Amino acid sequence: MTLSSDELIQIRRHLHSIAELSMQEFKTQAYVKQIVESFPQTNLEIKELPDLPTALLVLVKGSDPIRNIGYRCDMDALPVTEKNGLEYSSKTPGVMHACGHDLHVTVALGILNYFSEHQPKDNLVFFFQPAEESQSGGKVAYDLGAFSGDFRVDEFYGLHDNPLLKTGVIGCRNGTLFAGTTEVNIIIHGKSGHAAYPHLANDAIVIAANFINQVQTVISRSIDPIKCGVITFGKIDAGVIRNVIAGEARIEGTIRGLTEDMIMFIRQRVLEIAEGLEKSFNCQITVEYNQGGYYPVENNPVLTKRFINYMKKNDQVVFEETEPKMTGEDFGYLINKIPGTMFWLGVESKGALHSADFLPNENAIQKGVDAVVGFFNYRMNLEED
Ligand SMILES: CC(=O)N[C@@H](CCC[C@H](N)C(=O)O)C(=O)O
Repeated sequence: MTLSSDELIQIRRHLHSIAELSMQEFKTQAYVKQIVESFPQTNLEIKELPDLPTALLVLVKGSDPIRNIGYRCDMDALPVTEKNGLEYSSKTPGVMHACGHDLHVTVALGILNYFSEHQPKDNLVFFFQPAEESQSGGKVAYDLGAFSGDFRVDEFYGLHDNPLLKTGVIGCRNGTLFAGTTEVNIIIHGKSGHAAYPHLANDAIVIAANFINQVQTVISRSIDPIKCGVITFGKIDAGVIRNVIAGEARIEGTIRGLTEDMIMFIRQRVLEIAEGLEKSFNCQITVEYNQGGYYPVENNPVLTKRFINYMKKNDQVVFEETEPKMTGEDFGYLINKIPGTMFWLGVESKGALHSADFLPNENAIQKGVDAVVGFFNYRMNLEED
């Protein structure tokens, strides 16, 4: 049975209410699987990954396949406490779909539903991915050999919702769409002590404050202003009580650049600043980097040109050429291994991505489904490769 727009919205709302963190998407995966199992099964095959239990792959067998086309959506939520006050707001304390992955999953289910009822010419491989926000579930799946045998993928597509684009607008560009990122943890080892005897301690909070201030000069004073870089520290932990000097501070952040060279340069400057502070404050600072799979999202020139041309010519789609953004995505890893195209779907939310009041316009769901179904039908029936 074809899912109506209203049914898709109900699915998105349920997914929204059961938001789960990276690698914990058990309820989400089970719900997605249950919906897929309600579709006609004639041409469907489901695959699970024992070593990545919250992932789900679904193959739709084509009638006369010459290629396998992949479609990926991510399923995890963020440690953000929702402030939308909706009937279907997240029921998981402190966890919210603040990046719209509930909507991504719903669009993927809408596309899959269509092709379960209208057999495609090529094979389609749907990848419901855990852990995009951290721990790079896409890389983990790829490294586990998820995309092999019948589930091989020759070209990969995936979308991200965009609160700054009007509802349903498709945005894309050839080349770099998103930045590459490296997660960074800084651990400052000072010496704790009595608040009244600072000279006998080594205050990790004061060192952390200096570190954070000095790092701001990397972007403002060390990189060519025409080029882009970001360093954001989103979390800091230090101290136990007001009158005990903190002996340790931990700062967690993310470093971003549109090229690997830029990221390596920023990483080096952060290390140098840490070394300088070790000397000036007579302390030890550990700097940990984890690149994971967050490569820059580099859209494949041939596939992306075809995708953009189709979207521009389609009267039902409003298309916008977009600028590169400093968002990260482990889809960058997948399309580094397999050619692919990532694009935006406009959802026109007042609240920004990763905010407690992020609230996408649900009318984008059907528009996203229709745009991708149309593109896949066009792509599969092209004579050229
Ligand atoms: C689309 C989006 O918001 N993605 C995340 C990816 C995070 C990558 C990694 N964990 C990091 O923090 O660098 C983003 O924050 O851009």
